[in-house]
Amino acid sequence: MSIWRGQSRLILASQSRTRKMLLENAGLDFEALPADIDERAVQRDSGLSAPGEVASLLSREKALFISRRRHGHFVVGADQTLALGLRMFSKPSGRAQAAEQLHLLAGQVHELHSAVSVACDGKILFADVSVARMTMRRLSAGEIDAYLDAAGDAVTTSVGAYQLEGLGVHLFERIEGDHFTILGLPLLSLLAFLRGEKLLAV
Ligand SMILES: Nc1nc2c(ncn2[C@@H]2O[C@H](COP(=O)(O)OP(=O)(O)OP(=O)(O)O)[C@@H](O)[C@H]2O)c(=O)[nH]1
Repeated sequence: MSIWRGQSRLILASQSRTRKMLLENAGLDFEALPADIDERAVQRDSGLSAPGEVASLLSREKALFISRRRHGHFVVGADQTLALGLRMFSKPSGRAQAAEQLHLLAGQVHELHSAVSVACDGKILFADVSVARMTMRRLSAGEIDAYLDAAGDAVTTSVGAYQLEGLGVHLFERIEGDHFTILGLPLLSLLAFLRGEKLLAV
């Protein structure tokens, strides 16, 4: 039984398995359509550099891209950036880059900025950005190698080279922020908006 009460299906403008899992687990019936935008070019053209502003911009552009092509549907876009001081990280391309990123993040506090937007017919109806502060343990090269051996290719699917709800939990000594923000989707504020639009049964 779906919780969704919209006249047309919700669309998630994302190829993220995690974001799909979060909406599925919330009982939403939706269609996932990746937004084919050049994220780096969009960011460069915007001139934005603050991690929360970049995540918000990209979440809006993904939602708008699909909403202009699927009229009459509510479209959810999301994006997550990782900031260590002024430096922003992207999803590692492979093990070597994951090891390099983890070496830089170890023993430091980094921020995850997760943004979500909802668009319909080319207009943004809702947007939110949420931040989590992640204190990573000091890690030796051997500990990073052991983690990467155990975690495998999954490390390339997350901006921080970790899945907190999985083996990534071993990397941290302190976490401040919302669980869903860490996983990449400010779910509670998204559901509050959809509920306010009478689109949810609960
Ligand atoms: N399962 C899990 N996924 C995480 C975690 N932290 C970050 N992620 C995922 O890392 C990815 C961040 O990259 P993004 O560029 O925002 O999104 P993407 O995966 O490219 O997918 P799009 O929405 O299509 O852009 C998202 O899929 C997040 O869900 C975590 O702790 N656990």
